[in-house]
Amino acid sequence: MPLARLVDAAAALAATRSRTTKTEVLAEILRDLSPDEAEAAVGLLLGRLHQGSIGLGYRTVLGARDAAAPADTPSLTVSDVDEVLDGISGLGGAGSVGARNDALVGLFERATAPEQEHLVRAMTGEMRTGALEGVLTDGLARALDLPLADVRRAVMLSGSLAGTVKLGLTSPDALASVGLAVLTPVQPMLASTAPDVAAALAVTGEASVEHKLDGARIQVHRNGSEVRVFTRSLADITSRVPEIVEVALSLPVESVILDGETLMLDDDGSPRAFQDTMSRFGSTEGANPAEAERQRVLAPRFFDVLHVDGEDLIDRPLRERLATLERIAPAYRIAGEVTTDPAVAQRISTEALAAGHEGVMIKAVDSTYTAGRRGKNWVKVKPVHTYDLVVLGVERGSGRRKGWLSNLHLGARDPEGEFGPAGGFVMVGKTFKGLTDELLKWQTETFPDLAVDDNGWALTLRPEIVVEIAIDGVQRSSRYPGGVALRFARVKRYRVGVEAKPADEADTIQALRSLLR
Ligand SMILES: Nc1ncnc2c1ncn2[C@@H]1O[C@H](COP(=O)(O)OP(=O)(O)OP(=O)(O)O)[C@@H](O)[C@H]1O
Repeated sequence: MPLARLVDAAAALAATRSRTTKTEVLAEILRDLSPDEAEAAVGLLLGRLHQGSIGLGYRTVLGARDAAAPADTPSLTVSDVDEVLDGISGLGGAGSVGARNDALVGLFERATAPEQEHLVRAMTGEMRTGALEGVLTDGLARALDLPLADVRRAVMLSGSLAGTVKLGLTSPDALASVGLAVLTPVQPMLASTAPDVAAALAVTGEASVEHKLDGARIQVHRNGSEVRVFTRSLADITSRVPEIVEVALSLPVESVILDGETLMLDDDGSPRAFQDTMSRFGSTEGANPAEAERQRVLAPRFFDVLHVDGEDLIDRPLRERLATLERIAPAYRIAGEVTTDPAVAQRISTEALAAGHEGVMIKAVDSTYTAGRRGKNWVKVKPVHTYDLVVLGVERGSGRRKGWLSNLHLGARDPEGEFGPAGGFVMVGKTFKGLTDELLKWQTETFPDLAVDDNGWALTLRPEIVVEIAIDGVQRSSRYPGGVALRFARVKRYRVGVEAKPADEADTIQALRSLLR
């Protein structure tokens, strides 16, 4: 497929807000796509190259673009681009910087001006097309004339949109029958939020009220003697967590997929600070942890089971899945009770907080496991308001923080473009509270690579890094464009590494504004 086709489609997508029109634009593209080009084309459309991160900084890409005169007429195909990107991602070692640059300049010289622009945005991850994934799923269903539910399910169960497009274009029948595959991760089911347990129960009806542990999400797969452990973003961390592998192997099953949380426990069984879990969980592969580190054991705790001994359970009600969990892993279950009574739920919440947990999860007992969806069947209730916001900029510190990048400019997502461009971010406040020396150091090392502007006092950053912020509330503001400002914002943790969250899943300006009421 000509690259120009894709670039035109991207322009058509940007020019409309109508979901129906977007779906049709994408369906048309997909109808003409060959399976071989599917993964590359989806990567270029979504701005998420299928080669993964190929180590191209913003400056390198812009520099190469500026060194290349644009072509007058389009000639590049999607496969041409893919080949060059494959080549670049394969480069390493001495001299690779020059070779990489030459390859980039060569590519840009073959591209027209609009194509260059598109490539820059795709390579630097500057395309804010999170919302596009859903539309692309719709478009695929339209192109293949399959029920949308089948396509959605295939995406969730295979954990890959690009892979699903390829499979669908190769064989629509195969797509319709995608099931769970043990050892292949599925997108995790997600929760919505309620202000208190009564409001949550009003949404779910009879519910399993469970402690919400503040660790890291894990998905554990076992097939016979083979075990794999995945993070929330489906990264494979098996080699770093031998104690979780051991637990999986000890269960009385042949094959299983478990969903849960891992945290580090103190000797008395109480959970340690989240930062501790992360430092152990996130330690680099192959590194030899210090003696003290090694003694801290990661404790897996499970709240769901998706498959056991050849049988998929995701379409069974939670009630049944919990019974299965109780049968196969009673010692590793997260505490909870089934109830309709807000008083009971409140008691469990109080117990959870007393035990050092974050709050409760309230889950409809009759619900199925809807992979990848943030729905009403799982509702979280946390007494401390935390929001996942995007770092839009950072100020140079002064006084004690001189030399560090310190005060953060925080933005909420504006999916519909109520206060600016659709899919953009609206600034809602600043904070340097909660930043440890370690985090200041990390910010100072990391942020310059994301900078798109620097006025000497503050850097403007590409809106990519998500940070979890605790607040006491919000107030009306005439200073910030969304009309709302955070009160007493402090940093809780960065959503990077194993707990990574993409910017297009950050909390919205609408969610913050709803707190004004
Ligand atoms: N009993 C439990 N059931 C489900 N999830 C739990 C439970 N205990 C802890 N969790 C964690 O809570 C998360 C559910 O909240 P949500 O789906 O909103 O994820 P999130 O966006 O990562 O939110 P958060 O930052 O609040 O954990 C899960 O991803 C999981 O890591």
